[in-house]
Order: sequence, then structure tokens, then C-alpha cells
Amino acid sequence: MPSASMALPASLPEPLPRSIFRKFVLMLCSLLVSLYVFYCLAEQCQNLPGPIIQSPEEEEGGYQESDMTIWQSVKRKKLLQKMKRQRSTKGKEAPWNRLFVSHGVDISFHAHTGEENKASHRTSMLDSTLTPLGEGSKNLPQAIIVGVKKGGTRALLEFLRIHPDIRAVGAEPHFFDRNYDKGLDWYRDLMPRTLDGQITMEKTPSYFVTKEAPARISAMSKEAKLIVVVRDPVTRVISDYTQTLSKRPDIPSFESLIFKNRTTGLIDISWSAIQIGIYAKHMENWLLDFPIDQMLFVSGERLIRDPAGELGRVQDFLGLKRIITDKHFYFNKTKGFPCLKKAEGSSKPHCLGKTKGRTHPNIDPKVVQRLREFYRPFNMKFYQMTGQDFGWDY
Ligand SMILES: Nc1ncnc2c1ncn2[C@@H]1O[C@H](COP(=O)(O)OS(=O)(=O)O)[C@@H](OP(=O)(O)O)[C@H]1O
Repeated sequence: MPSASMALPASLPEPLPRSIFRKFVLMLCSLLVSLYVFYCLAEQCQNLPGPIIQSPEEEEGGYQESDMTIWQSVKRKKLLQKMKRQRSTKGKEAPWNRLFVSHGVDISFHAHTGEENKASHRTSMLDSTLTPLGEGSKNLPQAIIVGVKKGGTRALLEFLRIHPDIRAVGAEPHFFDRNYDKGLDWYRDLMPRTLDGQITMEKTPSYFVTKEAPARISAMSKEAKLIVVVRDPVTRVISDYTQTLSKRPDIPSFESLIFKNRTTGLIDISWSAIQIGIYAKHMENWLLDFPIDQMLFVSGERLIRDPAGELGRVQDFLGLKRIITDKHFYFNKTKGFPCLKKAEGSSKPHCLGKTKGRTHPNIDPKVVQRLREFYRPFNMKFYQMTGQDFGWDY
């Protein structure tokens, strides 16, 4: 019988001595471990979001997990799951939690939102800034949904997010009203990463009524495209009141808030909810800094009746291919609103959360009529300015 060593072909090199081989494997392992640790640390730092102040007065509950949260890629989703796993193993004291606390920032969206929802908002904030290392760059927004409060701004943003060429920050940054002193770098850092040709967007409805907002946006970019979702000012003010009522059930009645003098029917224009609906007045301010063709006015009513039609106009305005069409929507009878058939990367239908589409209280028709009269001249002026009849006056 030939021995084992004799069976080896003569051309094979001498095997490495065991001790050298072991050292080599050990070094390789430690190199791989350090690379992995380095990667994890870098990834976490990259994805920590900057603080955002979200007033419960504004879009309370706007951006929930139950809302239409669109993932731009499966890769992002995987990363998020990984971050969630890391967070759950580290408990409540995860680094991003500590960061929010240490900044003293409350990013909850609703005064009445439960703790569970608050946690999901926090996750949503992370979602909106989550981007794998090296994928694209953060840019200042080229298009902003500037208003109006309760107009349908969340629906528009969430629908737009289906478009592969749009990347939007989920929460409202409130940069041009409340956070301007934080500077443009702070603002840019909130934005999601974009690839060449993709448009960065955000929405903050209170910009529309902020005196300084037009000049500040223009100072950032004279070419910025502005989108205003407008809604019948009468329904808008009732919606605004309904939102406040849901948080503070003890507020005075709608009637007592809108009238300065109930007997004479004098409307109290010092109430901010009334002021917001005087669109023509706010427009004068915007037109000092932006030409009208840089502004698009979306009908909040048509956004509900025919979302694809309004989305078509918005995509044209943004210079994008009409990718969002009828086939993306279905009407959810229970919700009473159009919803998305599926978010990207998901096969499930998605509706906005329960704070969107609340049942409004019944208001005395005479009071509604008085409000219609009040707004009519301002609406006429607004139709003239925009060249669009929104059909609120009949
Ligand atoms: N698809 C869909 N689903 C649900 N809700 C929809 C939708 N499209 C428009 N709307 C209307 O959006 C209203 C809320 O407007 P905003 O998102 O601008 O509110 S906020 O200012 O950000 O708080 C909200 O107002 P209310 O009905 O008064 O709750 C809705 O009427």
C-alpha cells in the first residue's frame, strides 16, 4: 500500500506550519470584526436625525405609521429593520432617544396621541431621514408645499411620495417660520438623500400665513417651486376648529369664537383660524417675492374627488413624468376618502391616519351662510389672482 504522503502530487507546495496558519486566521477574524464595528458606528451616526420641533397645534398626527409611508427602496427598509433590532436590544435608552431628550425637543405630533403613537412618530422621523451610507446627497428642497393648514397637505405629500423622482421629509420642518435661526445647514440636514434628478420636498402648511416665509424661501432659492393646497375657507375653519376641539374638548363653541358680535354678525378677524382663510391677503405677501407661475394651487376638494387629476397637474408643474395615475388610488368607503392601493415596496393598501378626515360638528346653517358672505369678496380676489375658480361661492 502506498503511504498518504506518497499519494500527494509532487508539484503541491509544502503546507503552512499550523501556528502560522492559526495566526493568519486570527488576524483575519479581528480585521473583519473591526471593520464590522466601524461600519455599524458610521451607519448610526449617519442616520441620527436632527431635532425638529413639531407643535401639537399644527399637523397633529400627520405623519403616522398608519399613514401612507412610502419607502423609496427595499434597501432603506432593510436598514430600518436593522436599526429597530438594534434599538430593541438596547432598550429605551437607544442613542437616538437620548439625543431627542438631550435636545429637549418634543417631536410628538399630537397633544392627544397615545404613547404608542408617539413612539411610532419617532420611528417615522427616523424613517424620513434614513438613508444608506453613500446613497445620494442631501439637498435643500426645490419644491415646498407651503399651505394651507387643513387644506389636504398631508394627502398631497404622501401621494407624491410614490413618485420615484420625489424624496420628501415626512415631518414638518417649520424652518421658515419657527426654526429659521438654526440655519440652512440644519435645514438641509433634515432632508432625505437624493440622487441626480430627484426632487427634494417638504411640507409645512403654516408657511402660507408667515409674513417672513416668502422672502426667506426666496433667499434660499429664487427658483423654488411653491405648492398651495387650498380648500373652501368655510370648511377649512370648521376643520381647524374640529382639530382643536379634539384636543381640548372644553373650548368655547364655534359660534362664540367666530363672531365678535353675534347680533350684528360681525366676524372676529382676530381669530387666527379665520385669518388663514383670507387667501388673497396672504397671496399679496407671496407675490412680492415670487412670480405667480412659480406657484401651483391645488384644489383640496378635487384632491379628494379626483386625486389622480390633481396629481397630474402637480407632476407637470414639477417637470416630472406623469407616473402617479388613477391606477394608484381606490376609494375607501369606510374612510370616505381616496387611499393608495399600495405603497412602494408593499402590497397593502394605505389610507391616511384617523386624524385626517374627522367628522365635523354640525354648525348652524345661518352661521355657515354668514361665513360664506364674509369670505366671498376675498375668494373672488383669490380667483382673480390665481386665474382659477375653486367653486366655493354659489
Ligand atoms: N385622501 C385623504 N385622506 C384623508 N384626508 C384627506 C385626504 N385628502 C384630503 N384630505 C383632507 O385633508 C385634511 C387635513 O389637511 P392637512 O393634511 O393639510 O392638515 S394639517 O394642516 O397638516 O393638519 C382633512 O381634513 P378633515 O376632513 O377636516 O379632517 C381631509 O379632509
